[in-house]
Amino acid sequence: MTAIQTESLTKRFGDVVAVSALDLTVEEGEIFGFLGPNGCGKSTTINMVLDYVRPTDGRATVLGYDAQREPKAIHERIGILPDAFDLYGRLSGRKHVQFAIDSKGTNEDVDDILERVGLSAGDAARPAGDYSKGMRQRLALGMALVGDPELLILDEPSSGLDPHGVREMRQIIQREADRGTAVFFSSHILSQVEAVCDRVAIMDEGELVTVDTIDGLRDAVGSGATMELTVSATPSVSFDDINGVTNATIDGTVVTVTYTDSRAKAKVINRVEAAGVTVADVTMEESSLEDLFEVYTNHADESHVDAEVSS
Ligand SMILES: Nc1ncnc2c1ncn2[C@@H]1O[C@H](COP(=O)(O)OP(=O)(O)OP(=O)(O)O)[C@@H](O)[C@H]1O
Repeated sequence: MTAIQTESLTKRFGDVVAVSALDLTVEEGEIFGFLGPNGCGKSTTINMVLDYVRPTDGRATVLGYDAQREPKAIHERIGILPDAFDLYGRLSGRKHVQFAIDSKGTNEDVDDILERVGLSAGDAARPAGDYSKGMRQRLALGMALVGDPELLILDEPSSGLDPHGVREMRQIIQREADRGTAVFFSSHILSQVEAVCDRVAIMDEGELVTVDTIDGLRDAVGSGATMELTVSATPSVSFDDINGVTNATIDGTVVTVTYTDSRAKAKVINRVEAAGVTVADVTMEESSLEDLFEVYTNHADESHVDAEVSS
């Protein structure tokens, strides 16, 4: 069964098309990153999937249930970390989790939930009003985990967190996914998405620009990766005919090759060595998701996109 499926899902606010004919499928058990610049329609999509906002057109199903007709069945089976959430300042973290357990009518162990989100017994005893941003996020996520949801929907789970908090949140998400929970989360923190997601969707101005694995995005964009060889002497070679090589420069004893097919690497090294030159060192750098994101969403300068794609 699919975790989330949207068909032509559309939301207009007056003249603003917040989400335009979105077709998206999130599979059971996968970690799915939902990316895009501010105002591209991420929260509106999540709000339609959760039936907080009614679509102008199209439909969404969550775990096979219709988002508009069966929201109760959906909310019983999923965990949500909303973009903005309220905690009761005077209530302890422990009481918050207990409240979530009582509301859902489950008999889970509070300590187990606290441990899963890394809140110590000492912290859990303190009033939530005293919590740091990271502790607040972890507590809210803990409450979302109550009821052993099949799907977690997290709207910007790492917003406002420092790098340490971001890493912790990533580890928690990974652990929950390892338990078989599908995770759908929106984020601006691209490195986080890159490290944890099976697939990502990139939105721009309400439209879905692409859905793929990180590797798939790299291949599609063609920005690929760069390999730098330090060699014993300037080789007299050309790499033009090697499949997957998109650019190559030879500057004295440094050979720099950009490629989109990883099988090109060995062929390049073999060619240099066949020219009687020893390869002393090899370094490789993959294009980051940050670069890919730029390629997909930087429409301020369309020539930039073309240049990246064809480079
Ligand atoms: N209630 C609303 N009334 C009018 N316009 C809205 C409303 N909610 C969202 N919009 C508009 O819809 C578009 C998409 O907004 P949305 O909040 O979904 O983007 P987002 O990708 O979640 O942005 P961010 O990353 O900044 O949270 C924006 O142009 C926004 O101004």
